[in-house]
Amino acid sequence: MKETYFIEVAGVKRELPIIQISDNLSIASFVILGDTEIVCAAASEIVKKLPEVDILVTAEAKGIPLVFEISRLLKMKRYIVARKSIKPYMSSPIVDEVISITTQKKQLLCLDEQDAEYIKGKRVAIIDDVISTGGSIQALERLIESVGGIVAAKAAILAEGEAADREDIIFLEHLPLFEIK
Ligand SMILES: Nc1ncnc2[nH]cnc12
Repeated sequence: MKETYFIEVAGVKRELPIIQISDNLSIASFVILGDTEIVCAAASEIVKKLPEVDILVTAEAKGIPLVFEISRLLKMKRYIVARKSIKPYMSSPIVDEVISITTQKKQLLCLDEQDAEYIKGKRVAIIDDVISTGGSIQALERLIESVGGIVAAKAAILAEGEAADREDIIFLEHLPLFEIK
């Protein structure tokens, strides 16, 4: 039988499949894409915890519905998505790199020049679905600071593994990692 992990976030219960991602590690897979109920419930809880910021930034793809809903609740007219590849529409993209825990591969994080210009001098909240190793948040932070943004908050629905001990992030619930011995 497939192993699962039960979680309750902002009053919404989900049964997550436990997926092996390497020889010695499994994760409880938390996918908010398509899950309007959990995105909306979590976004309104995160909004209560956020300091005042001028713009929200996420990395594609799983954080996008969350950042949309948070920006809507905060009556912000836009948010910024760092893309995972350089797109043809991007002029002078600003690029950083990250190793993803789920894919175990090197990924790019790219900001369009116009988005970079918008971020300059602004207070930024980095938003993601899950903060795990922190690699992707760290790369986003570098990217934002390299274009003159001030990272005022880092927020996610879940903090996975040791991320739950961090005091510099805002999150709603803890998700364990499952070591395979
Ligand atoms: N447990 C998890 N589920 C989905 N995406 C993740 N990214 C990092 N940890 C994850």
